[in-house]
Amino acid sequence: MSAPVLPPRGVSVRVPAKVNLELRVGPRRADGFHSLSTVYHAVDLTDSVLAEPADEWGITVLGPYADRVPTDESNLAMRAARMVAEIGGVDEPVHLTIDKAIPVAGGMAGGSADAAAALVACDALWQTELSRTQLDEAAAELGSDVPFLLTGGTALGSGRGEQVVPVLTQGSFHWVFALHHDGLSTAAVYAECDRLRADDDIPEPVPSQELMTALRAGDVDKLSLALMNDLEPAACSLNPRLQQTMAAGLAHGALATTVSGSGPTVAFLARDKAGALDLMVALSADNIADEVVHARGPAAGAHLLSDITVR
Ligand SMILES: C[C@](O)(CO)[C@H](O)COP(=O)(O)OP(=O)(O)OC[C@H]1O[C@@H](n2ccc(N)nc2=O)[C@H](O)[C@@H]1O
Ligand SMILES: Nc1ncnc2c1ncn2[C@@H]1O[C@H](COP(=O)(O)OP(=O)(O)OP(=O)(O)O)[C@@H](O)[C@H]1O
Repeated sequence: MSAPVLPPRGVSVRVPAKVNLELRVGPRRADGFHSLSTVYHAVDLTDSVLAEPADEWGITVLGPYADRVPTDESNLAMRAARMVAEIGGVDEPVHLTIDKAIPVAGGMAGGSADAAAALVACDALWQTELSRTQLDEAAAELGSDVPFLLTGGTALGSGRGEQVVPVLTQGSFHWVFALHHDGLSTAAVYAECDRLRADDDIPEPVPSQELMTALRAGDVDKLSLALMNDLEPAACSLNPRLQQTMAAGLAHGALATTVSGSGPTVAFLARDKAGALDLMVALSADNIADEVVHARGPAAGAHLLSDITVR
């Protein structure tokens, strides 16, 4: 007689941060969101989320940014877990432990990443076997960036960012991220973008062929010419420090720079790993940002690390 298959005792999922290689912001829609054409790129700056059965629902956050992350029902990972329980008809509490390395309110989709990881972890823990469509729909309800964090890699986002299609890329790219700990609210940055463009006629956004060509060829020089972000003026207007950081990185040899999503993290593209490490050292010595990290992309979307099946 074969041994019964036990449900896992705990499930750990790793999830990447993102940078938008291109972020074209269209008009504000009737529902308050903006139509977007964006190219998401996942990088190997990661959080992990461990889901374990527990007597009551709870959440613990570990890591240097823990004190800036809510540990109540407003945590996006907790909301994701509740959603899986509801869709899957599960009535078993879970305790989530988030090991956080992605900056908080940094424009790198940290909360969205944790939500994507919690969807995958709880689905595996409870063996709810949600379909890809169910996971994508739940992700889109949690936030515009969440579906991409399930997919990872490099992908084109449309709609309000929740419709995601993978993009063909070659090779990998080295990035340096300059973090600023005084975070920016995503909604406030979009509102500032509207204010700055109040007199402009804003067309529906479409992706640029130059970026697609650069990614298909794995050509870092072409990529450096194609980075763009319509939210950059708004993020810089709300935090003028960002302009100084961007200028410093370029002076130290970065191939190109862009604000990451809604900021205030600034991304620098380096030619290779050695270039990235040199840039990291130079920017750290300048003391211009609160923290400087190196990461490589593309990275995999939310994926299982382990099932702890031992009881
Ligand atoms: C800046 C980006 O990170 C770029 O990928 C995203 O557009 C933001 O995605 P997110 O953090 O998942 O955002 P959501 O939680 O869906 O929305 C937060 C707020 O951002 C604004 N928002 C977001 C997405 C979008 N397409 N248009 C918007 O205007 C809205 O004010 C919204 O209330
Ligand atoms: N798991 C979570 N991790 C981080 N922040 C969370 C989480 N859940 C809820 N939050 C709240 O969401 C706010 C935004 O945090 P987050 O790190 O997701 O911002 P962001 O990276 O700028 O988002 P995006 O790039 O998607 O616009 C935080 O200030 C925090 O209060």
